[in-house]
Amino acid sequence: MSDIIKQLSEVLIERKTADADSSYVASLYAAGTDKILKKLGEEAVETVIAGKGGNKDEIIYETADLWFHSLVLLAHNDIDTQAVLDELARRFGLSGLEEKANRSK
Ligand SMILES: N=c1c2ncn([C@@H]3O[C@H](COP(=O)(O)OP(=O)(O)OP(=O)(O)O)[C@@H](O)[C@H]3O)c2ncn1[C@@H]1O[C@H](COP(=O)(O)O)[C@@H](O)[C@H]1O
Repeated sequence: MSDIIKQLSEVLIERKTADADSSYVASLYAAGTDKILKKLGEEAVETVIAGKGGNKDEIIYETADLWFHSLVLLAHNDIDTQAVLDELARRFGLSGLEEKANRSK
């Protein structure tokens, strides 16, 4: 796992016991699943808009927001980030069309 993803994932777990007044992440956990999903949706839309605009810096910035909020969703559900990396590794080298055909749903 990249160092920053690993370090950030560790901080996100630590924030589970943090005070919502002193931590953005803790405030998201306290607000609950719907708030986290709302932020994730917003960041997805902002990434789409950046992608349409074609400004590389904006695409990077919005993608970082999107990835960050995806990591928050994983942590909120007690899912180890490594599990997603393992899933990508499992798919690596498998054609997208083949992978889709193998999906059970
Ligand atoms: N990487 C991030 C990160 N990326 C984005 N954000 C926050 O995500 C939010 C993005 O949402 P918006 O742009 O809509 O900003 P907003 O208007 O403040 O959000 P709302 O009030 O609408 O919910 C901003 O508040 C950003 O500061 C992040 N907040 C935290 N981190 C990492 O998480 C760690 C823990 O953060 P705390 O829990 O705040 O200490 C930090 O040290 C960072 O490493």
